[in-house]
Amino acid sequence: MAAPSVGVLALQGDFREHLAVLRGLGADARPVRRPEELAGVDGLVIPGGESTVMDKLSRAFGMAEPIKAAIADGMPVYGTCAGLIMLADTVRDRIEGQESFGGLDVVVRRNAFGTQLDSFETDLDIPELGDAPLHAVFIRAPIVEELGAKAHSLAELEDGRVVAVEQGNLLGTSFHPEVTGDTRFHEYFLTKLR
Ligand SMILES: NC(=O)CC[C@H](N)C(=O)O
Repeated sequence: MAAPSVGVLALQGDFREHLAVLRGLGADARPVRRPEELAGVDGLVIPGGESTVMDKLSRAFGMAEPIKAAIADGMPVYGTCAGLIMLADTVRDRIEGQESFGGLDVVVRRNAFGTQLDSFETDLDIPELGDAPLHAVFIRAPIVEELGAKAHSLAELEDGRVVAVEQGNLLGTSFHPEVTGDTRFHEYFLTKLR
């Protein structure tokens, strides 16, 4: 069977790291910048970066509507950090006019850890990924403040705040599995493509 083709939205952010992880797992991973490229992939990763910029560029490049349509059509999509913000139905602490693609029935807050604690690392228990804890890197990260009925939590911090969610074919993490060398989240996402 041919390897599944996975697009990584490559308008802005750390898309190269995602492409490298996915290729390391044997996936046919391709940067996606244009609607024709989106049409040729079986799933999409939305990287970390800056959601305000990703929003503006995706609208300017005519990608916002095709991505919304792909999500509505059931395409597997995984968003990390800014990518999670782009997938959220509701975004708090947006800048004026900022839009998301939506699809994930959650409310997220941008930059939820404030300026005092911009970045941190911690280990998370994620039963879906096995017994070993997952080392998670948070960089100016959002938090999932509310989970709608359609979405469920995959991981929480010790204080109970939700940092990973799943809803059918959609996955979102506040943190950046593409920078740690632990590929289990990407493997988990790829199982949705077969
Ligand atoms: N590491 C990240 O992706 C940061 C997200 C960024 N703070 C935003 O609002 O988009």
